[in-house]
Amino acid sequence: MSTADQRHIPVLGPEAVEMLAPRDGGTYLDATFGAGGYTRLILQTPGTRVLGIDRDSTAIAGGAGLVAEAGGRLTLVESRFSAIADVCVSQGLARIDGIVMDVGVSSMQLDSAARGFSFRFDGPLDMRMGGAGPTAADIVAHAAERDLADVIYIFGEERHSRGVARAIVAARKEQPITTTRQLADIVARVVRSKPGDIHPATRTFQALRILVNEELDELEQALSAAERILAPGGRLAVVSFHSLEDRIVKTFLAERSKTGGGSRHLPEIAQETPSFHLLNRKPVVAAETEIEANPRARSAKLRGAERTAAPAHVPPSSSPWPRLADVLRGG
Ligand SMILES: C[S@@+](CC[C@H](N)C(=O)[O-])C[C@H]1O[C@@H](n2cnc3c(N)ncnc32)[C@H](O)[C@@H]1O
Repeated sequence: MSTADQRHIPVLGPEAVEMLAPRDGGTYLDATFGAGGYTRLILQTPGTRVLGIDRDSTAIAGGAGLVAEAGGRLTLVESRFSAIADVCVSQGLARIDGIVMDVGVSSMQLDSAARGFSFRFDGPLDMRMGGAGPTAADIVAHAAERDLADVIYIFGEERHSRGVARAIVAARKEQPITTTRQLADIVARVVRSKPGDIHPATRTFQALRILVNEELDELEQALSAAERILAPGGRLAVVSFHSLEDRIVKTFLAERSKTGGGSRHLPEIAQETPSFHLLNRKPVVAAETEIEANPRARSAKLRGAERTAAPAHVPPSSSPWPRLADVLRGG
């Protein structure tokens, strides 16, 4: 077992893989390889092949041992999961029987001070899951106060977003904000917390992480790509960790599995047939025993669906979320 395996406890792994129902000879995509916990479970079914994807090069490097153990049944590719369709083409995969996604950050990422995800350690204000692109420090340095407030409100669901944004802009005039500790202290002066509450900087850190990694756009694009590449009868299982992510998964699957109810003003031909059947209406959540062993499991929700033979729907061309490039342009 590698160090990575020891540090990331997969959440809802058996439940997600059971939903995927891997079969001998099937090809599966683990879109969030991480420490390979889900991939290991899929590979337990003899004759399965797995394509593992992660945007974090350290996760891909950490999987080398598992690739060797799997004897040709596992391939790992460093990529964003929004690009799964292209990755399948480049790997020559014509048929995908199941896709599993365990979105968000891994414990290895959260627990590494140098990655800058957590206010629990002092480190550079980075937060990138992959190595490229702007960091959280870039956003905090350049975003306009109004954009910062919107991002912290929308992605962090932080009620005190305006106060936090004001405090960040005032502080950066004094000196650059480059470390997690600096930012956590600035937020803690604005967001008061009572004993037992979550850390006052939790929501602001979540918001910046989501923006830096364009997490919600990534998820929406990956779900659409999954719809395009899954074979009929193929299954999609998604584990999410906060309400914004779960809402995206729930809405996507509800829309794609809707039967009838199309607009009576549209001609019959324009009404789309369901491209998925839901496997569960209520999300699967972790058992108390799993939550006791791994508190991260508390907010996890698993939803799954099976692909029908209907054509994929046309995804909306624009995204409703604040855009990283726009926010960085500042004001
Ligand atoms: C919660 S961990 C997955 C853990 C994994 N299921 C396991 O059992 O070890 C999430 C992983 O997904 C990766 N990830 C998150 N968003 C991604 C994206 N948009 N594209 C590719 N990988 C992503 C992260 O880098 C992280 O390694």
